[in-house]
Formats: sequence, structure tokens, C-alpha cells
Amino acid sequence: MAASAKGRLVPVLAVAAALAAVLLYRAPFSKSLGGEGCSLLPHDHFWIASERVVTLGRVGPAAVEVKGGLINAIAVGDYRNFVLRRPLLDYGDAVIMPGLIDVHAHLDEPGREEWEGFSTGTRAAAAGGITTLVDMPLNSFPSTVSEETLKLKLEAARDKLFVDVGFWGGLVPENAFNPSALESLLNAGVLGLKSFMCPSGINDFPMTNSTHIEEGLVTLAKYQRPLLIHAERIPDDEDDDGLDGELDPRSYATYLKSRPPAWEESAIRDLQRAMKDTEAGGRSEGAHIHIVHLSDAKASLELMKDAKRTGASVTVETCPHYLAFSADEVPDGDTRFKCAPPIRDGMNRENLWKALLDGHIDMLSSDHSPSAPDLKLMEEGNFLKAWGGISSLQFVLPVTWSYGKRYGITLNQLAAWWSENPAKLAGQKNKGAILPGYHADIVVWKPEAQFELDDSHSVYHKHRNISAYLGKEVSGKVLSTFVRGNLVFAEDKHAKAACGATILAK
Ligand SMILES: NC(=O)N[C@H]1NC(=O)NC1=O
Ligand SMILES: [Zn+2]
Ligand SMILES: [Zn+2]
Repeated sequence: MAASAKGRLVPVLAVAAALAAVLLYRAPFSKSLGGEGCSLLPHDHFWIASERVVTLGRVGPAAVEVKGGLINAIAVGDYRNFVLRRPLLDYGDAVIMPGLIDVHAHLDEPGREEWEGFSTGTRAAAAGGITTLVDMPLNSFPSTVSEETLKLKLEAARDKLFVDVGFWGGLVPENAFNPSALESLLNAGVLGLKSFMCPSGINDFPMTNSTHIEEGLVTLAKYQRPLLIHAERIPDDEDDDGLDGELDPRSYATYLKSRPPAWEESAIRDLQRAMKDTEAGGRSEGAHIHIVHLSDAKASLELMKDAKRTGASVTVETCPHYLAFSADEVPDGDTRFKCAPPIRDGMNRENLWKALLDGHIDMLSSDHSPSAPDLKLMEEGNFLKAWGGISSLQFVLPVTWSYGKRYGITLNQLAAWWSENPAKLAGQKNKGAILPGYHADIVVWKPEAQFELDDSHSVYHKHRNISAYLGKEVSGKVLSTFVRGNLVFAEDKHAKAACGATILAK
């Protein structure tokens, strides 16, 4: 142990466990740790400390030893009295927390680099305290629906990643009834699959019905990996977009009406048999269903609660934009706020917070889904024709904190929603917490620091102006981000080299 201390020392995990964690980690394109320019620090063995370290289910003064990319030890207590043999970075009263894991981001590369990209997207992630993200299989071209298309992703990502990145594969009609195609995609390393129950907006990513989903789950069960579902479905008694007559396409009310909560409810109702299949003894025991970006906090949420109660293996996420905004705050014509499902009324937002605080919503994700600015049709302001997607990757930590403060959220809850539970969904056993043997994926931030997301703020998204958050005042400034011990972002600067790893499931 490299510290003698007055404080209590938490023992290092069994060496064997730590070793196993390293060996399980496959990082084919990562440069060796501490390689040239990977870190803004000159060493790979050091301590970081502050008065507010989020670890072991508590928040308090502690020092964390980082060695060879892993957390080696945690010394709890008044760290200023510790005698440490390695350099100490003292962050004072800043918060040291597990890095965020965003299980839902669209990086759009290859094929739509003009929308976002691995380099810009992961720079934004690092600047926002996100240390791992999982890329969605659609919005790139081609979509990630086969072993071959996953290879294209991996090639496109080479040397561009500032944080670690895993990949979801697509469950689409073409592969849903073809277990060997699905197995080759899963064998190639996607962390799980994703499907849509309504048109996705991307031609080469067609929607699936519940039969496709039930079949796909059988294969996923063998691999014990999850299926993420965009749960909106046009109810059987509705012929198209539910709009009758001539309505103003610039009006947010028109858009809201075109995608009612009934779409979410209809999808989740249609999934009831699939969810039941994941129960112990069910046809797909071992598989897991994760509902992405829940917006409807009423009937859809109740259906998810019922599924959990009966023992289905299910989780649900929502996104900061559903927690920050309400429909009456969306200006007509301001398509930066267009997303699917839509941002609903203030009462719904309140109920989403309640569900999150009560544990009925398991985690948060960004659903960062930018496009080229012209597709947002900002001048025309046509909500029915504009690209649907919120651009938010860099801002999710301050946004969650700023809007959550009024509900009394705690730092431990933030870590559960943004790190611990997402790590479980993505099958990352050595990420998501500050614990000995875990990857040293860490964000250091100042919850009290207020700032405006204005033109003076460095934004690393490819297109800053399409973000609905620009112009908002928030608090929670990211000071430093460590990915496997590499200081990849500090004081508004990124490390020279992009040494993030691609994460492939085994
Ligand atoms: N294709 C795509 O990214 N769609 C996303 N955008 C959005 O607002 N919701 C989505 O599912
Ligand atoms: Zn979606
Ligand atoms: Zn999405």
C-alpha cells in the first residue's frame, strides 16, 4: 500500500480480481496506457483527492490511488494528513465522481460525418465528464446491423476516440429471424441490440414488430445481452400521424399532437409478451429489455412498473431533455427541441422526476442525436419536417444537476443514474464506480460553479447552434476527466492523442 495514513484505508481488492478485470478488457485499437500524448499528466501512478469523493455509497474526504489505469486503493478520511509516496492532485472541495457512462449516443460515423463524428463526439463527451459511451447502430451509414458493418465502425473509430466507446448493433427485420446473422454480429462484439417499433427516420434502419423482437430475444438470451427498444408504435386504430385537418407545422402543439403518449403506451403494451419471455423460466430467460428515452410518465410508466413487479428483466431510461424542458417552454418554430418521443407538459416532467427518484426509472442517457444544421430547418421552423434529435452530449451532467437540485437529488443518485446502472446495462463489470480494481474513469467537477452556455463557452459538438441548451444558465462545471487513468480533459484542454478504447463484448 503506497500510503500510511491516519485515516481508514480501504484494502485493495484481491489481486486476482483486479487482474481478471484487466484481462477481460479487450481494447484492440487503444494505444498503450500512458502512451505519447494520451494524458495531460506525465505519470500513470498518482493520487487524486478532494473533500467530496463519491465512493462506497457515501460522499466525503478521500484520496484515490490511480495506478496503471486502474483504481488501486481508496483512502477514506482527512487525506491532507496522509503521507503518500506518489504525486497527489488535490482538488479541494470539488466533487470526484465516477465518469458518466452514456449508453445512448449517435456518433453518426461512418457515413454521416457532417452530422457528428467519433472525434468531435468523444471530445464533447470528455469535456462533459463522460468517460464511456455506447454508440447507436443508426444514423451512421451503413447502419451497424452485421459483423461487416461493425467492422466499418471500428475502422472509422481508429485513433479518434477521446473516451472509451462500445457499440449497439441493430435488430432489424432482415436479421431478426436469422439467428446465425445475429450471432455473428454478437460474436463480433456488440454489447447488445437496438430496435425501433416505429419508423426510425433512417431508410436503412427499418422498424421491427413484436414478433421480430420476440425472436431476436431468443438469441440475445444465449449471450445474456440486452435489447434496447425505441418504444413508440402507431396504435392499430390510428391510420397515420393522428393529425386531422390543416394544422400549423410551426406550432409545437401540432408536433405534440402528432406523437401522443398513446404511441409509447401502444409499443410497451405490444412488448408485454416479449417482456414476459425474459422472466425466470421464460423462453428468453437471460435476455433483457431496456426501454430507451421514456417520455410518457403515465400509462407507459405503469406498464413498466407492472413488468418489473412480475419479474421481467427490464429497465428504463429517460433523458435530461425530458427532465429539463416542458412543452409550454418550447417556442413555436424552434426545432432544436424536436425529438421523439416529444417533450411533454410540465406535469409529465414532474412525474418523470418522481419516477426517477423512486427508482422506477433506472438510468439516464443523452440520446445525443444531432444532424447537419440545414436538416433542423431552423428558418422554416417546420416541426413536422425537421430532423428529430436533441444535441446535448457535453451538457448532460450540468443539466441533470441544475434541474435536479430543486428535487433534492444527491451525488450518489447522480452516480447511480449516470454510471453504476448504465455500466450494468452495458455489461461493463469494471466500470461505473470508484472502487479498487475498477477502471480509473473519473470526473472532477464543481457543482456550485454557474455559467451560461453562451458563445464564450467551448462546445465540442460538431454543430453548437442546434443544441436546445444553448443560452441556458446551468451549474456544474467539469474540471477534469480521466479515462483509465489518462487525464483526457482539463482546464478546457484535451490530451494531444486520442487514446480511448473500443469496447467489444466477449
Ligand atoms: N434516428 C434517431 O436518432 N432518432 C432519435 N432522435 C430522436 O429524437 N429520437 C430518436 O429516436
Ligand atoms: Zn429513439
Ligand atoms: Zn436515439
